[in-house]
Amino acid sequence: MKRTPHLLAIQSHVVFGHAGNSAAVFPMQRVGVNVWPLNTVQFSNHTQYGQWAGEVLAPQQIPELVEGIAAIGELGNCDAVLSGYLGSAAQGRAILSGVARIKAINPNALYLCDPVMGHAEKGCIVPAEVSDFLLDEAAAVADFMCPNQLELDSFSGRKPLSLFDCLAMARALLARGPKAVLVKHLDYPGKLPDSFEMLLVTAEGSWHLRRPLLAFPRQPVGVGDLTSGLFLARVLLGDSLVAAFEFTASAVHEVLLETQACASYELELVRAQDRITHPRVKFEATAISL
Ligand SMILES: Nc1ncnc2c1ncn2[C@@H]1O[C@H](COP(=O)(O)OP(=O)(O)O)[C@@H](O)[C@H]1O
Ligand SMILES: Cc1ncc(COP(=O)(O)O)c(C=O)c1O
Ligand SMILES: [Mg+2]
Repeated sequence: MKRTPHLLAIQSHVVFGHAGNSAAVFPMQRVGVNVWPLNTVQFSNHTQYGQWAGEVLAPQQIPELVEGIAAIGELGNCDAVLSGYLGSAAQGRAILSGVARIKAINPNALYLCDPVMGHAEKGCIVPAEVSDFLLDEAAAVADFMCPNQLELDSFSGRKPLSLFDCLAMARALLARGPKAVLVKHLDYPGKLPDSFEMLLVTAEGSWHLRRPLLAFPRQPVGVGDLTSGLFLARVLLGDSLVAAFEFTASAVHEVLLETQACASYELELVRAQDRITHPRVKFEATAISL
């Protein structure tokens, strides 16, 4: 029987609704991965509501929890680490030390970093020290980086002029060390207004994917977290990077269709669960080059 992969997911938890681990854990489990959720913050709700209660996890808790798993002899079973929203740069450094600890026991373990930097227009703010940490330290260690366009702009220090410019920017990020860069959400001059586009860049090539842009009265939150989680889960389950990319786009689209049909602000993950595992519409990526 094929072994079920294990994934340590280090990101935020919200009590109500879906962001961070609260968006990614259930879908990753539903597609067949054992998830070890380690919550960097526990907030009442995601920050786009403009108010929330709760606390950031003390950074030293991260290595302590990782050591606790090592102490029961299970750390070597960890196949991958995923990190998302960070409460502080110190938390980020604690995650990198956890990644180093896991890779020392299991050199095949993968690290996916979703460099959550926030959207000024969405009101999601992360401290400047977190952005600096992601640029200067995390990119050098991560196997996969999954920025959205704003995060890619921040890595590059500029906005793109075209799709090919986005590709050049993603390639520059790839050159900092990751095996793959997944741009979860492209935005560039000339992009078709009714399309939602993504990019996958690896050492082997680059692929572009287009799916319909759905209309929402308020943009749903947690889509990026769902995207990076499903991508890593499918890679662990044995998909090629391109197959994982296509599956992820299709499954996330199904969740957004269900969310739109329910006129819900929060992602309808429970209602969409069967559509996540078996997306009805399959989007195909197209190879592109500079
Ligand atoms: N097909 C779609 N139609 C409309 N909006 C979408 C679609 N897919 C994603 N979005 C929205 O686009 C925004 C950007 O998503 P993205 O950059 O991938 O992640 P993040 O959630 O990290 O911001 C999000 O607000 C998300 O809700
Ligand atoms: C607590 C928390 N975690 C994570 C996120 C990231 O969500 P997204 O996937 O939309 O980038 C947000 C966004 O507001 C948040 O408030
Ligand atoms: Mg995000």
